Amino acid sequence: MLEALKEKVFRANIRLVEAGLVILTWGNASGIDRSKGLVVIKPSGVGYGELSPEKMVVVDLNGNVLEGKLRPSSDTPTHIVLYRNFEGVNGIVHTHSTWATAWAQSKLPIPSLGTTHADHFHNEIPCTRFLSEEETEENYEMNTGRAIVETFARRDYLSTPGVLVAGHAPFTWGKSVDDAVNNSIVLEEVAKMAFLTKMLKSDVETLPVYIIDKHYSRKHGKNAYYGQKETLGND
Ligand SMILES: O=C(CO)[C@@H](O)[C@@H](O)COP(=O)(O)O
Repeated sequence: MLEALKEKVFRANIRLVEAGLVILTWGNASGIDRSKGLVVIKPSGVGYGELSPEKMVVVDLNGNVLEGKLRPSSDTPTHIVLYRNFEGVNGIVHTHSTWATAWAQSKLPIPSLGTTHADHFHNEIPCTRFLSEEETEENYEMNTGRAIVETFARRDYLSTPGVLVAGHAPFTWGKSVDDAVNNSIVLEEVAKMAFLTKMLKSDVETLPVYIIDKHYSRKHGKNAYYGQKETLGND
């Protein structure tokens, strides 16, 4: 079942290695078929070199394995919480990419210091709170998802498609699993840029809101004019 999605999710996981965002068995990517309410995700603890579309695991939104000989990613409950709460999100990626993970370990949000960040993530990329001892003991991965959703209670998860899990590492999402991978690539880049900028000037100011909004809106939304939109051909 879901052979085409398995292929897409497999390729997305391989892109994480090609982009230098994961090593060993760290990280995972998943995609959802919302018409069926089924998620395809990487198997747990399997090296990327051993992956294949056939090894992807199909789970429902209660975490039941519907197809696959291997156990799904240990982070599957986190992905499921995000799919359940973030409408319009069809792909999710988790990595331990170095620069973004350093920010997650600092518990600091990544500020919107430049147009590169604003283009892609609009405002700051937030960091969750630490989970409590109880939340860690019981249903850790589900509670990780809940802490992410809580962090976006007053934020737009579509215009800021990523988060730092405190003391852990980043998660990103998108309208497809490929889009989520792109967001992980950019997240790592802006994490590095922000770190280096603050090394140059520790009290650097955030970009003015009007520049942040300009850069984000010219790439996203109904008035976007960046790139080759189909409307350009409609004289
Ligand atoms: O987040 C961590 C390690 O802290 C791992 O769960 C994750 O990177 C990979 O786990 P899986 O192999 O997907 O179960």
